[in-house]
Amino acid sequence: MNYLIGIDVGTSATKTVLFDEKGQVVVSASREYPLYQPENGWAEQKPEDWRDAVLETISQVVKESKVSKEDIKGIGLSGQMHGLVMLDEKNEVIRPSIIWCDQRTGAEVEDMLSIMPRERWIEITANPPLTGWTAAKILWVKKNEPENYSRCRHILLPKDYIRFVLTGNYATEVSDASGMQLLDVPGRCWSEEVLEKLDIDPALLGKVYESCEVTGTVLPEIAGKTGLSVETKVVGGAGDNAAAAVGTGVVKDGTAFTTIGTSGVVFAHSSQVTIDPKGRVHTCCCAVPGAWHVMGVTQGAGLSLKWFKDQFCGDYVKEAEKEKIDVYDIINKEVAQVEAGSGRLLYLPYMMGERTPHLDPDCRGVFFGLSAIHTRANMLRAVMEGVSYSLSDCNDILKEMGIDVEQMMACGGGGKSPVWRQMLADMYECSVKTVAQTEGPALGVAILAGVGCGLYESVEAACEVLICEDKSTEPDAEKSEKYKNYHQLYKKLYEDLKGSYKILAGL
Ligand SMILES: Nc1ncnc2c1ncn2[C@@H]1O[C@H](COP(=O)(O)OP(=O)(O)O)[C@@H](O)[C@H]1O
Ligand SMILES: O=C(CO)[C@@H](O)[C@H](O)COP(=O)(O)O
Repeated sequence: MNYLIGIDVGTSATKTVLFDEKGQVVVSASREYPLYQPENGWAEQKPEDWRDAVLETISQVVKESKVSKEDIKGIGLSGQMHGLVMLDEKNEVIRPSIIWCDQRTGAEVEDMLSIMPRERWIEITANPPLTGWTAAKILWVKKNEPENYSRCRHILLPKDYIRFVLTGNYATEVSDASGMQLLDVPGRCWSEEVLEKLDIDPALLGKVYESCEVTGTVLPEIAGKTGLSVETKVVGGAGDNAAAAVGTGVVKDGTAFTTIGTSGVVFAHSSQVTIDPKGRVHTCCCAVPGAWHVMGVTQGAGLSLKWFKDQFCGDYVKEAEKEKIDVYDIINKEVAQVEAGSGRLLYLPYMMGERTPHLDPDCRGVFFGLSAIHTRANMLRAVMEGVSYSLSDCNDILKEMGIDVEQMMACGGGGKSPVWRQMLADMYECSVKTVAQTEGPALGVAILAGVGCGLYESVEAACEVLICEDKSTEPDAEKSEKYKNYHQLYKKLYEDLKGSYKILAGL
């Protein structure tokens, strides 16, 4: 039997899974690490934490599986998108990575728009300049930390730093590179025009591969540390959302998924380059060669629920530890007791600003309508509903763009919650399904590795055989009607507060 490893460098943790060639999980392991917020709206992580988590979890799965190292044919890498990793001439990490949800680059986005018109940015990179994307972060370091920038010899995305650790190669692949704002997205290659306009030396960037292509093999010292073979191939892999698409079988037109991880994403496959002229959703290359995807992003999805749990649910955390159960199971049970609408309580999930639909780095979270009658359970439900209104905004834009979604899957940590899936089904007014294989991005990139190593004929053919539907959640017409009224008010609240957010940011 042949085996494959999928590694997902998420925001909350790295998950490493060893699969057999039939897509069955043999062993999985994960390691959490901190998120640092040095200032309001900033977000950083240490690439060294990702590296340690990856090496430890690989060693664990190889050891526990007792599989012969020669049978582990390939590794696929997935990871949080947009993060900036800078290495010096000795390949040391220069500064902590400024990650996807960091909002410090408002001024740099303005600079980018003054260098080149918004329309041209969209023509080349398929997206307008965005605060969370890598190009604006590079400009921020250049302007604010010139010494760090002058020492920089290599610029990598989070999972591509892991590729460097494993193989010694500086490389990326089209899906993740799309989120750097330096790629010609229709052409699937670096844009010379953009690099020249931003004065970024192309030598800083790695080679761009397609997601299934082999980018190297495991270095002898890493093989020694982890128990892998030096013959094991590392393929391009994908950004976490493009990887989750493969892992949920979203690889053809008409298919889409909603993921609730730290961020929330509504993602639809597209065989054409389809662009929102207003730039509210992103268009990127997908992991399937010759195809793209469109995705709307909620910055603070699972992040909002985790924040609330960490700040206000210490007793649930203790209870879960004592009973050896998942704290989110307690939360889901509480939330299921509260009626739709949370008893006239709304939550705006803008803890880290918002991308879709507002593209506003300055907005922040709000509970609206708090009354002395409300309990913590009302607030928890309001958090989940607020995130779902935001995801619904993403879904509405895809519809407005004429993207026909026949099948909506759910995945990510929050996708495991029946009550959260019900909210999505009610608001989207369509069935929301899960797949039996719950590893999402890790399975997606293991499949890409299998294609790259010649075990599967194509991504689509592998998904056909390996991925099967599991549960289906149907919309409840009464709740759908109720949510429509709440959603209208939810949208109005942002409009009413827009000006006040700017004042808050200036205080
Ligand atoms: N059983 C659950 N029910 C509801 N939400 C959950 C559950 N498990 C995890 N979550 C949410 O999902 C988030 C983690 O999702 P995950 O996909 O693992 O994140 P990431 O890829 O960003 O590391 C948590 O922060 C939490 O908000
Ligand atoms: O910024 C985006 C997509 O544009 C995020 O989806 C990141 O890729 C982080 O993902 P998670 O940690 O939430 O999985």
